[in-house]
Amino acid sequence: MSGPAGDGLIATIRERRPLVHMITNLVSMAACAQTVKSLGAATIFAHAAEEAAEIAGTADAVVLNVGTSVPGMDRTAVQVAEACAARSIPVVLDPLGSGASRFRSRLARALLDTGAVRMVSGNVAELADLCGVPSVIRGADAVSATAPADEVCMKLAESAQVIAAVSGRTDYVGDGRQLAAITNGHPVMGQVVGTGSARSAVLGAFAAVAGADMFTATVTGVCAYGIAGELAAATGRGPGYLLPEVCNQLSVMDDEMVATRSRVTTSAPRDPS
Ligand SMILES: Nc1ncnc2c1ncn2[C@@H]1O[C@H](COP(=O)(O)OP(=O)(O)OP(=O)(O)O)[C@@H](O)[C@H]1O
Ligand SMILES: Cc1ncsc1CCO
Repeated sequence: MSGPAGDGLIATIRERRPLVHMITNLVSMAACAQTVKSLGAATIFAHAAEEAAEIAGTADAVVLNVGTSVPGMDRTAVQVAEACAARSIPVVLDPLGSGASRFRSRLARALLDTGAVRMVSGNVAELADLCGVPSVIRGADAVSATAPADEVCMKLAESAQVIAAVSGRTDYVGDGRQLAAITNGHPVMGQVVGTGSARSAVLGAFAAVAGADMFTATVTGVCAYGIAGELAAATGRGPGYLLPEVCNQLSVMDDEMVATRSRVTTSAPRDPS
């Protein structure tokens, strides 16, 4: 790993303008679209069974967010994931509210079982639910998990063979061998609906240009988003203004800014034996 932004991923996003197809929740669709576009990627939403897999097949990455599944959307999401698995298109899963209902937990697990998911992005309770760690979630907000967030991160990464990205006061990114702890971000982000979903959307753009190193791309994406949140919060205008200002910050962010402002500690890879 050459470190956040050392590999020029933001410049690559601007150059290639990758297409990120999203099936996301009805609450934060516009925020997801605008954050991705502000960063420099292109996006399309397609939820209908008649077209979703076809559109996914034209994308450079797909984000599947289970936040407000409506009838039929669960089957469509699984079909999309299967299409992505067949074409090696990276899928980012946001298991929003996993653990809040049996339906959500089952759907998130079914999506993992397709083998298409390369990255899982969500809060500690959601990711704990996916790897069998007892957790409490209230609506979409994490209340607690019976293991610390860094352990949950590594456990899900190992058990599901994905890059796990846990959000919170400290964000963690793990691949089962290496773990990065990232302290960028601002507490006001936790008070704004949709900041987790928009983060997963942004991570979709990074997944699209990650190539073989999905771990580094995820770390860079989490840092970039946290930095945008910090700079947005520094305007002091309050939670209602935050996401539009995050978009403004992402639109002027470059790799050098991320390299300078990232606060990330990476632990040495574990011995695979
Ligand atoms: N106390 C905090 N300090 C710094 N950053 C924070 C804090 N709380 C949340 N964040 C940041 O806010 C973003 C969203 O994280 P959060 O854990 O609130 O997501 P979530 O619960 O999945 O969100 P949602 O379901 O509302 O979309 C992340 O980038 C995270 O780093
Ligand atoms: C509050 C809420 N409920 C389902 S999705 C959503 C938005 C979280 O991003």
